Amino acid sequence: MTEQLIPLVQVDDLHKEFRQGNIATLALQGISLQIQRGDFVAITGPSGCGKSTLLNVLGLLDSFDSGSYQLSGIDTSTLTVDQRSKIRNKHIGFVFQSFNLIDSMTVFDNVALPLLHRGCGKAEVAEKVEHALSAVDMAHRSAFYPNQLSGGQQQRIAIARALVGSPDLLLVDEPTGNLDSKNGDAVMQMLQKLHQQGTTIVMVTHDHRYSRCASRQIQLLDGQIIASGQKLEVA
Ligand SMILES: Nc1ncnc2c1ncn2[C@@H]1O[C@H](COP(=O)(O)OP(=O)(O)OP(=O)(O)O)[C@@H](O)[C@H]1O
Repeated sequence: MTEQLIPLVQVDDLHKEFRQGNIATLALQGISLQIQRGDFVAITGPSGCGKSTLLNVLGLLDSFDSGSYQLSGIDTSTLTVDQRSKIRNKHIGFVFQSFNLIDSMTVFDNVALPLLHRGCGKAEVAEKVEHALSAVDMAHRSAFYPNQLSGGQQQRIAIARALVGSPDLLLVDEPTGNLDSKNGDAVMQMLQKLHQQGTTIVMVTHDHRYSRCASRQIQLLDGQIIASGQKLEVA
């Protein structure tokens, strides 16, 4: 994934339907978008408009029914389950609203997890974890457990875990949803810093104060993009 001329993400006319018994929900209805390396894109829109579905498709956590999704020039529809999970582990980092840290493991071990799945050696793991924790100003909490940290600190650890493998794409779903405004602001500042350092970020957020921190906003309604641009006026 080093091709600089190919967009990191190229999505064309993507459709996705969920079926629950007789009820069909058209979660994505013809989404087309491009994301370049170094972009910071915020996806906004009302509850149920398809934001998380789109993020899950971009993260290869979920499939789609029609259209195409090329990740760094690779047609994702041709990938096997094994290839998808390898690409996910190596090239995509995830940050969720609920942190998803493992309480019985130290901060260090939580952040190290993606590297262990890759079979990295001990010295490499130690160096990369330290680097990721320093990037989110949490190196001094390496031996702590998640429940000894504030919500904002836990989210920064989750960001370090997402970054530790140097992913090409960082996908962030409502990163401030469980945080008070002070901790939310600190997490957003962290994401902005990572963006300035070159990380490509796609972030779903309800909060328009934070979507304005991104370099581009995409507004969804009923599974469709209704507006896209650098500075959207929000109703
Ligand atoms: N696994 C599923 N089974 C059935 N329907 C689903 C499933 N996941 C999502 N949906 C439906 O698809 C639509 C889009 O859901 P999605 O979670 O993407 O919305 P969202 O914009 O992220 O919402 P929110 O802001 O509330 O998190 C919704 O109508 C939802 O009910």
